Amino acid sequence: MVINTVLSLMACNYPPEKLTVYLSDDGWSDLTFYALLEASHFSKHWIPFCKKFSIEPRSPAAYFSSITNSVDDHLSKSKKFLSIKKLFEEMEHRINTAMKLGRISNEIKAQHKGFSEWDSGSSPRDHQTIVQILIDGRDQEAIDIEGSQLPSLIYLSREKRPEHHHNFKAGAMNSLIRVSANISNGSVILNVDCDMYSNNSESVRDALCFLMDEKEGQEIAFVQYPQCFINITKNDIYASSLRVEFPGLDGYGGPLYVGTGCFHRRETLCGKKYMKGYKFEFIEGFKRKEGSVSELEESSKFLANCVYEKGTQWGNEMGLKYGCAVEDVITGLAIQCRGWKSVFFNPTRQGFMGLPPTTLSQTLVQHKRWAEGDLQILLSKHGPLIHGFGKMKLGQQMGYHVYLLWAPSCFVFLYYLVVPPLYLLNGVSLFPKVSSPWFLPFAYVIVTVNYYSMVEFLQCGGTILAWWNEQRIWLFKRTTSYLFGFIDTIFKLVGFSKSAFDITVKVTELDVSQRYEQEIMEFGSPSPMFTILATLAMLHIFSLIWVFKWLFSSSFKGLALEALFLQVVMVSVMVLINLPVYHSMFFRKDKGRMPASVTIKATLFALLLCAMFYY
Ligand SMILES: O=c1ccn([C@@H]2O[C@H](COP(=O)(O)OP(=O)(O)O[C@H]3O[C@H](CO)[C@@H](O)[C@H](O)[C@H]3O)[C@@H](O)[C@H]2O)c(=O)[nH]1
Ligand SMILES: [Mn+2]
Repeated sequence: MVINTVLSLMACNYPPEKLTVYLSDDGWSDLTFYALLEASHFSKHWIPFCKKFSIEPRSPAAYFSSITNSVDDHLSKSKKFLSIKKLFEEMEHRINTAMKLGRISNEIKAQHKGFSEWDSGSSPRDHQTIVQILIDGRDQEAIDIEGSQLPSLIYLSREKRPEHHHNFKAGAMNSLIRVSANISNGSVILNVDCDMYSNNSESVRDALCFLMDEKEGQEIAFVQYPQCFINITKNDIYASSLRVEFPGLDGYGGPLYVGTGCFHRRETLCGKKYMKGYKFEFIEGFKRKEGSVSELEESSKFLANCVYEKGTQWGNEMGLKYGCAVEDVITGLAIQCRGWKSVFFNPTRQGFMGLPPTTLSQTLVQHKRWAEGDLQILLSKHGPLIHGFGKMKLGQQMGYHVYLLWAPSCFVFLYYLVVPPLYLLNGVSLFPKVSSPWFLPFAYVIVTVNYYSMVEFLQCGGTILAWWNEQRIWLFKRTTSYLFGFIDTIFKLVGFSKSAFDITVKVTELDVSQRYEQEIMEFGSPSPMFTILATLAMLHIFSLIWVFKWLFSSSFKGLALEALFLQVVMVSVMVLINLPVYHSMFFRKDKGRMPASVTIKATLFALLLCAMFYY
């Protein structure tokens, strides 16, 4: 995947002599280095091919798979196409062979001096910095098969030592910022996650249009593209498409920085404050550094060493901020608090595409990290209300809080999910009667909120079923991810545990991905999150069964139903929302069903709750 990220960016429509692509490898893997070396060779064929035929997307894997989907493309029959496809497949094959072998053969090692770097380190958590310039764009001989200049390509694996905290992605980004300043010092930095690729070769130029705009460009710090995903199923069972996101915030000073698909000015990322009359020195800002490849490599190394940041503002006022699970959001917020604006740009041909989480637990874990990070910001002195006071628009501050309040909102939802069904058991009414005028505000809020969210969702191109699925995932996230996110943040605050970056898993097994394609929800492993979901689901079904029993019993009074109407509706809707959970608990036989241990535990918990309440 990462090779496709790199190649799609190298092939973008921008003068290659002004383009430098850096790959940060926090995994310290010679296999990644080898793949990048292969990509550097392949780029000599790939870039001219892309430019000649103006193809999109320029990630080879994405391009070739899009072609097989539409066979009648005349280009696909041409000789050039077949030969480049063959080259790509051969490269893939060589990389896969090396991956299967699990190490780099001596034959390959002889291809590049860089492999010797892996002789001295000991493990991904304990090794020296590696900087390797694979393509030096200044070199007259760094040309593709048509004789055009190639963009520079650089591999970086920053130093890691067990006694130094590496600060996850923020640490990696800060090393990249310094190393790139030493080698190419471009004034605009694009940051793309390793699981994404550039889907639109014009993105660089488009973003520069905003940053260089004579009237308003001066105050813009970054241009954020939305996170778009390939491989989303028709009705998006895990609601990963993030369909309805930032257009609203854009009107209030700009969207959040979400860590990928984002163009930053180098200066603003390094702590520069906005001042009126600021002029962006674009041309002069760009000067390639002097020095031979090995000199540049040597001088870059210490910039990516563990001790470099000691006693500096890096991780604080400089670069991405440390200590927050959403380093991107807190960094973007700090930039906006320094007076800068940002821009949300969502062209028809999407800018960047990535992989969404494809199982329920991946989704829930990812959201736990986000909710946790957002709560950390809320509780910190960098929060938009206090720190952003007077620097941000009220609408923007409120926009941030939609995210920052994710974690604490879990309690509201837990309350509404636990208390009404329990009270239903002994017939206690919690909401106004249908005939009472106080019923109207409730009905109004319920109807408009859902109607509005559905219309907005459909306008953004979703299906009704996808909207329904999204409601379910919201419910799941609120009762599990946000709850755990809240608890973890509070524990960290009082010093019980340390922060971690739970990386979103990208490799899945075949049967798991088949179930994903068929939109069957994946449970599979026993997790406390699933126990909560299943317990709530059981609670609702018990409550509903109780209602039925009571409806058909002799003591039934129509009047009581009027008083309990809203509760009955709520419980029924929850049972409908939870259908996939019941299905996974009682009807499925595949490996992705709810583990029996969870089913038993949940049923017992739910029964216990009901019993406690009923007696
Ligand atoms: O120690 C680390 C951990 C992560 N990463 C990189 O960080 C990126 C994002 O990680 P991923 O596992 O893909 O997380 P996601 O949940 O998909 O990330 C989303 O959420 C993050 C904040 O939580 C943002 O930083 C990301 O840009 C955004 O895509 C990847 O390129 C990783 O290689 C590192 O370089 N070093
Ligand atoms: Mn990701």
